Amino acid sequence: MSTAAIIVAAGRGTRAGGDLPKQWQMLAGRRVADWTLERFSIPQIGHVVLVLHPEDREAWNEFADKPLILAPGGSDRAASVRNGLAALDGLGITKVLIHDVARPCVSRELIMSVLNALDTHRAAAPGLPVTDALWSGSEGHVTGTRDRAGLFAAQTPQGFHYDDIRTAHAAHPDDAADDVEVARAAGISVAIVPGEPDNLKITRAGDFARAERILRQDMDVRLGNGYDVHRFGPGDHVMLCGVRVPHDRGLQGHSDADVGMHAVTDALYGALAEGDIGRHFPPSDPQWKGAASEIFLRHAVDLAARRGYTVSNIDCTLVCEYPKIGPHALAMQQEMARIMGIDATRVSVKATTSERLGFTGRGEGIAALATACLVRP
Ligand SMILES: Nc1ccn([C@@H]2O[C@H](COP(=O)(O)OP(=O)(O)OP(=O)(O)O)[C@@H](O)[C@H]2O)c(=O)n1
Ligand SMILES: C[C@](O)(CO)[C@H](O)COP(=O)(O)O
Repeated sequence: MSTAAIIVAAGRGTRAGGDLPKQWQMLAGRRVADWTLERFSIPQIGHVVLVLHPEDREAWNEFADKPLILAPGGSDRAASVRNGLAALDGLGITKVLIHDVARPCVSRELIMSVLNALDTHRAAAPGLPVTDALWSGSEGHVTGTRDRAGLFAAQTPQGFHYDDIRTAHAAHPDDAADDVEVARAAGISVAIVPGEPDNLKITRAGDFARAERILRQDMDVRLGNGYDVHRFGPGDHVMLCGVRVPHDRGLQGHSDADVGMHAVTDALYGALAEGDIGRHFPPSDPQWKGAASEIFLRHAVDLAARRGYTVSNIDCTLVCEYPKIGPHALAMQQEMARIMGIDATRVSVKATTSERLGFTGRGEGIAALATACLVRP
């Protein structure tokens, strides 16, 4: 993928105050930087460069094993951008978006609008027309009024063709208000796309409360359900919710036939509107023959995490006459909680018989139903 984003996060946030630079402070349950990075986690962007201050050692360690390119910050914003651009050399990047980590409320729509504008323009950036009257002032008094016609408040992400902005920054060693200034100094015309009032830059302490309000409006809760059936065949145990349960028959299936874990996994995919296990792990693919169902469950949880969702809770019901589930239910809850990386109190496993009715009542197989709740804070 030849499109990249550079998130500049090497500032010290002196105007915002606090014990940590603003990008590492909490905002609506996560750090500012986590929100910003999540916004750029979209299939249209193949590489994300995170520019970090050399002294932010914890961040360097934390992000080292994430799918990010890390680059060291410079003494001013422009120097940090130059280092971010250099980190993309040789990767065949054609388009690049440059964004302040301090703008965590940027919408995916705005990101796409800047990106799409690059199909027809050499450069594009969001701007908000100035609506307030503009004064000049001195010593606490208004000294004049300025014409606001044709003035815009500049936002990020600012988008460029990679070679253009790499060359422009190389020729502009000084600091700049933004990358648009650098591009224009190199003779590149920059199209204005409509900015968003909510895309504020956290600059002073009071900005956190406004950003928090915006992000909380964006909170999302999703439910999904899953249902699965496997038939009995020869064997001496069944795998249920990750636990090996001794039984005089086994369950048949392409993978380990863990009917409970399959229902839970499908409930997670359902909450994400991402189809079912068969879409992600086709039964026609021999590599999944006999596979441990843990692989499927972990994939669904990772997919949710990439979209900013965490698993709030899971409820799974197994339907069978035998084996008896009660003695194993706690182990099943604990095992699925381990795989999903959540507390066991958020996982429920229970069972019912079907009063000897139907295929489960006749002992021909086991059915499982599950509900999953995902939350994006
Ligand atoms: N040497 C620098 C300076 C700034 N930035 C980044 O540029 C963006 C916009 O800068 P600003 O809001 O001014 O952030 P800070 O420099 O951190 O704030 P302050 O000026 O209050 O210290 C921020 O995402 C900031 O992390 C950077 O990567 N490297
Ligand atoms: C690039 C920018 O976000 C455009 O509004 C802004 O100029 C960077 O922040 P700073 O406060 O001017 O350093």
